Amino acid sequence: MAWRAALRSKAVIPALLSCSSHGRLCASPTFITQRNNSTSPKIKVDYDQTTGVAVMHMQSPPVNSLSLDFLTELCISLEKLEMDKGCRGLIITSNQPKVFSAGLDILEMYGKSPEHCGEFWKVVQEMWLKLYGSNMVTIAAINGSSPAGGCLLSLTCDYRIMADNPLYSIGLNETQLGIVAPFWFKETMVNTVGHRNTEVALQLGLLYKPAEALKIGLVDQLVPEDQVFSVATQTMTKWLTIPEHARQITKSMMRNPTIDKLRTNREADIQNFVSFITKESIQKSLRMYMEMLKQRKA
Ligand SMILES: CC/C=C\C/C=C\C/C=C\CCC/C=C/C(=O)SCCNC(=O)CCNC(=O)[C@H](O)C(C)(C)COP(=O)(O)OP(=O)(O)OC[C@H]1O[C@@H](n2cnc3c(N)ncnc32)[C@H](O)[C@@H]1OP(=O)(O)O
Repeated sequence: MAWRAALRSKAVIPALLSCSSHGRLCASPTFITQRNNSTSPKIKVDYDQTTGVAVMHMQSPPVNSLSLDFLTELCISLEKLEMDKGCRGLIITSNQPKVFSAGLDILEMYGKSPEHCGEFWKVVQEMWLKLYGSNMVTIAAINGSSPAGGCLLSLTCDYRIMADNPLYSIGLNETQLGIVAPFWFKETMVNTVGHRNTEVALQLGLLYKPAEALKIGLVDQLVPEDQVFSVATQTMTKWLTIPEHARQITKSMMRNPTIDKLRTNREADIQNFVSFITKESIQKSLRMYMEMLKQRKA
């Protein structure tokens, strides 16, 4: 697709990168935003110009796995919203039943060439840089399970509201797949729940039920499932009353040390990922995990 090719072209990527944390000051004309509601196959964005709040509905069946195409689309949508001065808040939620996001699409990392894995990892980084460094107020309305990359997506937001349903779980469970959360996943979690909670959670690959997630601060609020979205909207209204420049500078102060670490090491991080994920032993672990998922279903 043209937009996907555009995103990956060398001419466009630097423009996208340059706007991750200060999008309104350095907006590139590449994606001058359309201000009306837009739809796309994997993500639907509803933008209400009167409130300045956009809602991203993830709608990629069956489980909103974060594929290369999904993440590319997410990055483009974010870029457009970030460049729109009127857009001050973003709520991310899922249109799929029972699942917020199943995390990175395992099929993007299994049986793929090093080039493909590198391209995939670059867009995973891009998604994180854009969301963690967003100038907008970002709220995750977590209306389903949210393992691994799904948890990371939630953690990049400023506030997390989760459905109080014990069937759902959230956490960075990478070690259960035989893989390792990279330093920026780890630091995003440390910045949220502290070093000790992260150390235990990451080593054991823990997936927390909502009540446990609330207890360690992995989510900020639990609400009945049918109220997740309305509470997210109310919370957004409250956050938007804070003077914008003061809130944004504070957010940057809290997050920039972690962001800068990845930004200055992107290429090395990609090389590290590619050499790790393409190892035969790691590929075997991924295959076994996918088989386990299928057996669990049967
Ligand atoms: C020295 C080294 C140092 C550092 C390391 C260097 C680099 C880092 C290296 C690696 C880092 C990688 C980081 C990875 C992050 C990730 O996000 S990995 C993905 C982890 N995700 C999961 O574990 C979730 C797995 N899925 C589930 O648990 C469940 O599907 C669900 C709870 C989300 C939903 O349950 P159900 O509604 O019951 O749905 P099903 O389980 O039946 O699934 C339907 C369908 O979807 C397929 N699927 C599920 N998840 C994924 C996925 N993540 N990717 C791809 N496909 C997925 C599932 O297999 C089913 O398929 P079908 O059987 O219908 O074909």
